[in-house]
Amino acid sequence: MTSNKTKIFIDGQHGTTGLKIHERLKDRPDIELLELPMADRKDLAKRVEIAKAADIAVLCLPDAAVKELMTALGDADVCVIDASTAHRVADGWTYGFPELSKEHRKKLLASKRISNPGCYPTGAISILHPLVEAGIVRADSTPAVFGVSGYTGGGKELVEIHEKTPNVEPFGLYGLELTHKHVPEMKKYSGLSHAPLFVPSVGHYAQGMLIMVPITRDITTKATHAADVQKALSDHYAGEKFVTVRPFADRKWLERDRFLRADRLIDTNSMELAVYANEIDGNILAVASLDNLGKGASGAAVQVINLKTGVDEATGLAVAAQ
Ligand SMILES: NC(=O)C1=CN([C@@H]2O[C@H](COP(=O)(O)OP(=O)(O)OC[C@H]3O[C@@H](n4cnc5c(N)ncnc54)[C@H](OP(=O)(O)O)[C@@H]3O)[C@@H](O)[C@H]2O)C=CC1
Ligand SMILES: CC(=O)N[C@@H](CCC(=O)OP(=O)(O)O)C(=O)O
Repeated sequence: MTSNKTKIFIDGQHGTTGLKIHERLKDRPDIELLELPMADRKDLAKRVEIAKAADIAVLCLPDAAVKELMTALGDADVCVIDASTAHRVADGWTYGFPELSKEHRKKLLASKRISNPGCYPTGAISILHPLVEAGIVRADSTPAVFGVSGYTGGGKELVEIHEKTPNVEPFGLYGLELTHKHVPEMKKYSGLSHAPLFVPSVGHYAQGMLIMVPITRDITTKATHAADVQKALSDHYAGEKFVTVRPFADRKWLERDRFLRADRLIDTNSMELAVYANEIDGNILAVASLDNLGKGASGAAVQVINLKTGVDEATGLAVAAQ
């Protein structure tokens, strides 16, 4: 008797992103995980063979290892979800952010080559794409994007440094060449004609991130109020389960009524957008909160797996069973 479970192979299953995807899928009755023995985890021929036997292969590997595998896989019929940066702006690949638009969700359903978004771009694009589309942010402007991530964002190497180095930096800016590998996807899927200025940072905590986009007068098309920004975002994400927009000026979830915690949504696939403003000066700030390992990586991959396999995107349950 052949199984009607979806066969999934997670390449890089023991890494930071792969482990979390494994955790989310291992007890699912609708999924059969195909696994290689630990000793074979870097054997290209065996990885290709098992990927071809799968319905979906999720690649949680460094870019170079992804490119090598894809060269060997060629146009094999398996659906590939690539968590690396290798194909995010590549032709023939669909960006794995279903909330981009209704048409985009349909495109994802039809695609067998899907690139999982980067963690910072998930936040930046979620803010900029609807605002450019609504004609609030000018497509030819240069928005600034600032982000802070927990150290798991840097994979096993950065985890090891943060957990073993005495006097490791409590907080540090990086990407100061202003050429971070996430800039091309931020530009493309935000609908900008110019690269945004992006400065990431890492804090000495494990998981969770905040992405900040100032909506200043120099990037908007006309005089803009915070309520316009909040409405454009709310309209765009109406009905979405994973992206929610806080009511404007709602402070009730701020820690001690002041602090927006970076780790509030960890171990979830949720992302929250919030708009803050000083209406007298006309300055507006949009902020996205998410888990770098949730909606920023593993959760996003599982959401796409759910979309592709026809189960509920949020629960993984058969749609009729809810
Ligand atoms: N961490 C995060 O927040 C996010 C990560 N990503 C992306 O996901 C991908 C994985 O990242 P992450 O999980 O953080 O990285 P890790 O370094 O934690 O894990 C990478 C995994 O890939 C394995 N690996 C490396 N080279 C090969 C190879 N040639 N063949 C098979 N396996 C190999 C490693 O095995 P071993 O350890 O045994 O060498 C390890 O298990 C990267 O492309 C990263 O950019 C995307 C979004 C967010
Ligand atoms: C804190 C940290 O180092 N973060 C990673 C980004 C994590 C991520 O989104 O992964 P991708 O590499 O797949 O894009 C970085 O800035 O390179």
